[in-house]
Amino acid sequence: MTSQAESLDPARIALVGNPNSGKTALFNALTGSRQKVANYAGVTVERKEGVLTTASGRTLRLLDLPGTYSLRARSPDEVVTRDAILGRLAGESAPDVLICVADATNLRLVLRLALELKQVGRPFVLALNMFDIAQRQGLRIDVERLASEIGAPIVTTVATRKRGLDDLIAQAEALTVSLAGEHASTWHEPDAAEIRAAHAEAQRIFKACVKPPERPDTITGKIDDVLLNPAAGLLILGLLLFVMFQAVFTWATPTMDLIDGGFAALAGWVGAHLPQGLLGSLIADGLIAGVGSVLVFLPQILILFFFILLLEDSGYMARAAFLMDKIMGGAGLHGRAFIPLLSSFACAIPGIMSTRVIDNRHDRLTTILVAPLMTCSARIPVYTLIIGAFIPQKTVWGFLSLQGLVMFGLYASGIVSALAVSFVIRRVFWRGTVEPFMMELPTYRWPEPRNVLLNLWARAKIFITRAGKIILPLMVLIWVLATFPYPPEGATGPAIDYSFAGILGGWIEPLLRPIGFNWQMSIALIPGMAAREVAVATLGTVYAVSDPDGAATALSATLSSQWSLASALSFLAWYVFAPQCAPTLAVVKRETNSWLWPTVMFVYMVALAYLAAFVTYHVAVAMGAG
Ligand SMILES: Nc1nc2c(ncn2[C@@H]2O[C@H](COP(=O)(O)OP(=O)(O)OP(=O)(O)O)[C@@H](O)[C@H]2O)c(=O)[nH]1
Ligand SMILES: [Mg+2]
Repeated sequence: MTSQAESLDPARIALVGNPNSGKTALFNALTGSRQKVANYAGVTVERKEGVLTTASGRTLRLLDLPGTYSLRARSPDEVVTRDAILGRLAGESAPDVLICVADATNLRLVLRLALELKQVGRPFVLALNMFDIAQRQGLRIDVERLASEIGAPIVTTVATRKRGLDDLIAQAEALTVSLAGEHASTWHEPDAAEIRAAHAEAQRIFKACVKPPERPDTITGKIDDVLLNPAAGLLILGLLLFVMFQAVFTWATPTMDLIDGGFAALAGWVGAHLPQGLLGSLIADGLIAGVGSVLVFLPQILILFFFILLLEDSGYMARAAFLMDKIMGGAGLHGRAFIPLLSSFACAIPGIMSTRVIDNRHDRLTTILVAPLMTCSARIPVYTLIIGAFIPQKTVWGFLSLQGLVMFGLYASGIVSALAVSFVIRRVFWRGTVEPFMMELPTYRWPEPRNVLLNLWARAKIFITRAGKIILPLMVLIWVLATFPYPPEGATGPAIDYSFAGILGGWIEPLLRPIGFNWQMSIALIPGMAAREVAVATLGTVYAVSDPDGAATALSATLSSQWSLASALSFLAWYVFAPQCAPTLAVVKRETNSWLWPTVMFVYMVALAYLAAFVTYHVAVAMGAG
């Protein structure tokens, strides 16, 4: 093969293996990518491609796939893997070589997969990953015998320490050269007898090649005796979540004050050094007041993710899913829905995508429909702004921050309503029992500091890029709408009332007056459809433009003087339920392949939001908060 032909069409290698065996960790180590790695099954739900250069200078394309136990795919993520391996994906041929990734400490199930891979007609190499743990446990594997039994070369690897990678790639590269001997796939859906036979064969090989560990992992069992205890376990889970939300509120305050001060100083500097006029107003009111009011929330978002990453990387997340199974099952949610719902605390979009691990279509749809009720991180700016402006900074019972408590309450309302809605969906759309939940519980591991830091960095980048790409241009637009046209000669009211924003807000406001929204709140909802936190930025800009003396007051101070407590609470209630995010609706359309479900989602969420805000507003007014 000439090097030119090769560069046009480099060989393709796919990583296949059981869930949580370290495929993505290998993929990242080999290609320098930063795909998500975590200690539970079902992290990867899409195919991802990367490029690597071998020691001999060849370019290879590497494919990371969702984990699976068999090519008899059940759930949508497993279908992706099966189709990629068999070359059934549109516009894509089967990979040239497979790397079967095995968790060396858990070989029983992967041997069945390896036997299936033999029928695919592509050469493969078996990577015995997590070999560090296998060695620590004193696990004895007869590697030579195993290689001859499965008819494939074996390489031991430690993906997280980049050990054995050169050897692995050298073996895989060698196999690409022998492609002349490639033959067609003989794989077919096995019948029951074939499945039993394969199972027995895998069992035989396992017994022949693997001796039980000398120092088996007993720690995981001991920890689980406590953490999986139905009473103590749930209590600890509740406590963990509670500490998490308290921390989000209290730890973040100093850093947030710092950032807030920074933006105020910047606005002051701009005010002093730029000539009063359009440009100064655009920069101070549009960019700094708008974008700055959102960027302030970065510390809170990072603290939340820090906790989630620790829970994910240690292996606790799968336990939490297990603990919640009973409660979720009572509400008609599948146990596997837990991790997608938990990911939705970051953002409903990855959460909805990770529902691909749920094989039953109805279970999956139920999860998708309630995922946006989980409080995504884009709601943090909205919640914090309003809470900061209206809820006093008090401690209750001596140690709990009242603001943190309200925040916890908002998160809890999201969770409780998700359970309630799923309960209703189960009765309205599809009855029937929820299938039993099975998920392998990973062994506990110390979180990998590098992994946690890289993930935090990735989160920070997403947040800041959103501020730059979505919020910034929108704020320029909002500033234009809030500034033009100028009020007519002899106008008496504030200038902004005559602007496009004021006129538009005036049109929408009657619709939202029953729930206590003023026109500024109403208008903030529209750009807030692009991303929820934009609503905060919009309020920042609209109030900065209408501020007559141009003094840089903190947005929260402005709000507490302009809104009644009842309106503020109503705004919070609205944001617990409102489908304030067009990208989420688009993903639901893509994942369900129909307009029906995004429509159902939009309608039920608007109805819930309006109802919740209406009740909140009127109850608050009745209690004297109007
Ligand atoms: N000690 C040790 N840990 C590893 C090794 N390889 C991966 N891990 C850890 O194992 C866990 C699972 O790794 P992933 O790369 O997400 O596994 P995956 O096979 O891609 O999982 P799915 O995408 O869910 O199928 C993570 O916590 C990794 O940090 C290894 O060689 N040694
Ligand atoms: Mg993965």
